[in-house]
Amino acid sequence: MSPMTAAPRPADQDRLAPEDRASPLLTGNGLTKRYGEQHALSGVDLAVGRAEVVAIVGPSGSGKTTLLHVLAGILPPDGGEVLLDGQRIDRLSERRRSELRRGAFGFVFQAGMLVSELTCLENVALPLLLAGSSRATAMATAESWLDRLGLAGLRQRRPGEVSGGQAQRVAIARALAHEPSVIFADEPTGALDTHTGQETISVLLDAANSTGAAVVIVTHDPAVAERAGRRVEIRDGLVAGRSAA
Ligand SMILES: Nc1ncnc2c1ncn2[C@@H]1O[C@H](COP(=O)(O)OP(=O)(O)OP(=O)(O)O)[C@@H](O)[C@H]1O
Repeated sequence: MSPMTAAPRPADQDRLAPEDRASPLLTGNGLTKRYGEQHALSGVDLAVGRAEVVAIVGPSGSGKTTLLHVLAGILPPDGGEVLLDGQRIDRLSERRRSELRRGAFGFVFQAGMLVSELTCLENVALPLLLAGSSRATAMATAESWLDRLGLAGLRQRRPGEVSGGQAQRVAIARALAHEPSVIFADEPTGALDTHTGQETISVLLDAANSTGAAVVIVTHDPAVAERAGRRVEIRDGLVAGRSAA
């Protein structure tokens, strides 16, 4: 990994492709967030280009997950703004933010967070059904994503009947099936051994690349951060460094 630059740049604009400098896909400007007296974000600027892969790194408690949740519309910021394709999304109603999360965003979490009562196939189909697809379309799309990720044999198994690495692949299929423009991944390899973690990141990045989705990954693992096109280091709720691959 190239060393983090000590002096933060005002924004990421200079790292983005020319077409993204004018309008990045996802932008956070001056983001602040407090939990009571605890300042989790103290003024973060971050821009993510189309199909870009950005890793958010930094010590435990520095604000990485909070930043991910604010960018993804899970948490509203206290200050600053979040724009998707130039449109403010931080001031939307909870209902509109929820619709946005189902349509434009996909999520991969550390422990998969699959619904244990549903089969792997139904887990992948679920976001499509929630986004309004017919059952037949949702099941067919889910089947094709499971096949694509080498999971055809697991369609009828429940999450408790597959390995951790397989469960993360199912979670990746679920995150991508509705072809979102941004995938948010929070410690996607945190529960996996090193080898399975690297395989899982490859599956995630290849799948995102095939649909043109941007990926924002929070990770403690330098080997995972290394796979991103750009790394942003968060310390004490502020951007402490940025580095390109
Ligand atoms: N729901 C909450 N209520 C109160 N404080 C919180 C809450 N969530 C996070 N915090 C605090 O906000 C700060 C940032 O937390 P956050 O989870 O964003 O950090 P992180 O960098 O993702 O940490 P980790 O790497 O350990 O997951 C921490 O001091 C944390 O204790």
